[in-house]
Amino acid sequence: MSTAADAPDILKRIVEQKAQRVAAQKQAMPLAEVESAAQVADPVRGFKAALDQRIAAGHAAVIAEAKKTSPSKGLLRADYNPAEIAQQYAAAGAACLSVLTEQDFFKGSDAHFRQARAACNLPLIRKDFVFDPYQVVEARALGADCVLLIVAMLEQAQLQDLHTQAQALGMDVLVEVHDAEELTRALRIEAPLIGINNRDLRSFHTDIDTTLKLIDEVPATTRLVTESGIATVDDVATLRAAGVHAFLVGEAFMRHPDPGEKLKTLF
Ligand SMILES: O=C(O)c1ccccc1NCC(=O)[C@H](O)[C@H](O)COP(=O)(O)O
Repeated sequence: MSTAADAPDILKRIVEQKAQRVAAQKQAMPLAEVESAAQVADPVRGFKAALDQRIAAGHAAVIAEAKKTSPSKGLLRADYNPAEIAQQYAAAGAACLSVLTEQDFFKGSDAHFRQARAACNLPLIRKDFVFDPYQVVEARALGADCVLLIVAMLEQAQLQDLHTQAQALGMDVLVEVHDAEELTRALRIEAPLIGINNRDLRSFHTDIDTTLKLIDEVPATTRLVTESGIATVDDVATLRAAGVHAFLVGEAFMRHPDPGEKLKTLF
């Protein structure tokens, strides 16, 4: 598997490692077996519906992320306990959770995802790097309610096909973009849920202006999520004033002794 030629290096490196893991996983558990597991998986919890509901009630909708480590920041949380974190997020009023499962760069695992989902009733996105239809079925078999598709690492036909496949399995899809060109590609597949990632994956610099600059290009019927680098009450106020009401936050919560308490102070 190779990523789009102009994808940032970090995505190329992650996908290279991931491709080896997916190949091994296919040997260990052939597609037919994963499909059977997906058929008897826990029913889908509506991810986008949970965001929409929270926003319709006049609140910000928070996708609270659990991640132990990130490529840009290294170790974020030594005492990483996904079940405990999920309970804290749920009690603090998160709309949905995001749990990293990527092993090599984020030190995530499928076990983390299972533990978090079993510990609360919220919908969860399986945060991983998806390029193979096998991974979409695998995500549903694991109990995922939503999967992430990163436009920067996918060809257009691949993006379209994976999106259609995930929706056919009943999951929502967060289609992630970083700039106007990627946003155009996300809109071309009529993605109902689009995340604008404020992290430049070449410099790792985050800037909420990335969202502010693109917001006018997003149709009102699309649910827009702003992702990354949201750290202060001012960030939240600025984005809400501009019409953004769904937020994906990881680091600011992970660095706090009680991630739920941090959520309550930010939102
Ligand atoms: O976070 C990174 O270093 C990173 C590097 C390469 C690809 C993706 C990366 N992050 C994934 C995310 O999108 C964030 O975990 C998510 O948006 C939350 O961001 P933050 O609140 O800044 O932790």
